[in-house]
Amino acid sequence: MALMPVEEALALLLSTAAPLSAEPVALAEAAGRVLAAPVIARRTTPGADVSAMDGYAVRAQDASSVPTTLELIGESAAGRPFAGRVEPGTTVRIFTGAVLPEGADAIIIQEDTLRDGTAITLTEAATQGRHIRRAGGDFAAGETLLAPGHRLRARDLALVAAGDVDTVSVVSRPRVALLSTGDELVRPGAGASPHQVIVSNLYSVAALALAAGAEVTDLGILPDTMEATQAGVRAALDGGFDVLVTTGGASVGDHDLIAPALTAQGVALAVHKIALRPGKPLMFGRSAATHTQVLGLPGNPVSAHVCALLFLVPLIKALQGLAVPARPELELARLAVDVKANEQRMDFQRAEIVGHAEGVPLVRALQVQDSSMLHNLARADVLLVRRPHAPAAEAGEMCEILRLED
Ligand SMILES: Nc1nc2c(c(=O)[nH]1)N[C@H]1C(S)=C(S)[C@@H](COP(=O)(O)OP(=O)(O)OC[C@H]3O[C@@H](n4cnc5c(N)ncnc54)[C@H](O)[C@@H]3O)O[C@H]1N2
Ligand code: MOO
Repeated sequence: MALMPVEEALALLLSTAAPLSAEPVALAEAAGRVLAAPVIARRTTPGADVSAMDGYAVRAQDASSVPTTLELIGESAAGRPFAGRVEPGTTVRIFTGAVLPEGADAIIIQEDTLRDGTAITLTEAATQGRHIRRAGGDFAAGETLLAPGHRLRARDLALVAAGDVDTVSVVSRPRVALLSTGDELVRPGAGASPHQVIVSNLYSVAALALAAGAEVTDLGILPDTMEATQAGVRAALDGGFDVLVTTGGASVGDHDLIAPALTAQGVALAVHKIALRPGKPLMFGRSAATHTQVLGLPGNPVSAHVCALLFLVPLIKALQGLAVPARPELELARLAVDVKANEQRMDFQRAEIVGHAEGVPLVRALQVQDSSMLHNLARADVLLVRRPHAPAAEAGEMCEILRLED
């Protein structure tokens, strides 16, 4: 059976992902959130002409040739402007960020002066406008500082605050529920027997979702019965989540119940099985009743991680209104060793960066690519990507990689 190509599946998933509703948040809570509306400056910054240095505010024409001596008539400090005016032959002591007094049009830095009481001797000539930050030089009131769809980074928060904006309108965080399935699964630290398996997926998938901007709820582990699986899915769909992620039970074994349980609960599966290695049994669809997006990840931990990177992370971003490319974001690299021809599935092999050649990383796939093996997922720097039916390639040839998170 022909499997759906990864890029087609991703485009299909993203085509159903409209941004969620907006909500106001205080600036202190806004890091990492995505703007739903533009941020408009409420004030002009700087609010007045100010000094960029500690020194003396002068009239440039009084200080065109040096040395010359001016009379000190006052002080302008940040937050405490000088009330008077710099008349010919006078100067005002000024500090960084302080308002330029009326009459002055240049700053002489204090290193270029000698002081004797109120007699200030300038040893460096003034240039008009020197060391002055003009009002509005950063931005003006009414200016758009940031556009919708922008994810607020640390430096953006300073800009928003400087614009005198204390609350921003952001897209709601996608609420993502995680449902693990499998009789064999137990939590870490719970004393697993050899026949049991630790529910490791949960932690990597949750962390990826969280980093992408989601609010994550762990709905626990379901046993492998149709009744329990359906009840778990139903409760999850009724829970008001935007996205339900299941792990395990996605394949064709007797205990793989997710697809029939989802279908029985009204989730129309748009995709089930894609041309991806690892991650072939990936499925997704949408609940007709609740509109919850449902992503069924394979149980193998590496498959689940790769599917979460390729599908869940873009979905969470798209739900926040971020621009997401409808194909995996691959980078160029070079092969450190020869690779074999690929078959029909797009292959994401755990790989190490072993050096750099002509400005791009030189990558080598790890020996073991079994999708249950987590140690070499943690060890890998990138995933070496092999397109469906890619021919064999030799060391030194260009290749594509997908970055794993730092
Ligand atoms: N006859 C076939 N068998 C399999 C096929 C196939 O096409 N035909 N596909 C294989 C592929 S590819 C994958 S991937 C796996 C995925 O299967 P499931 O999604 O049904 O996963 P499970 O059978 O439930 O579990 C597989 C494996 O992963 C462990 N597991 C499950 N959940 C977790 C978790 N949350 N954390 C850590 N480990 C987990 C589970 O114990 C199993 O060892 O199917 C192949 N089989
Ligand atoms: O492709 Mo499965 O996803 O072999 O692990």
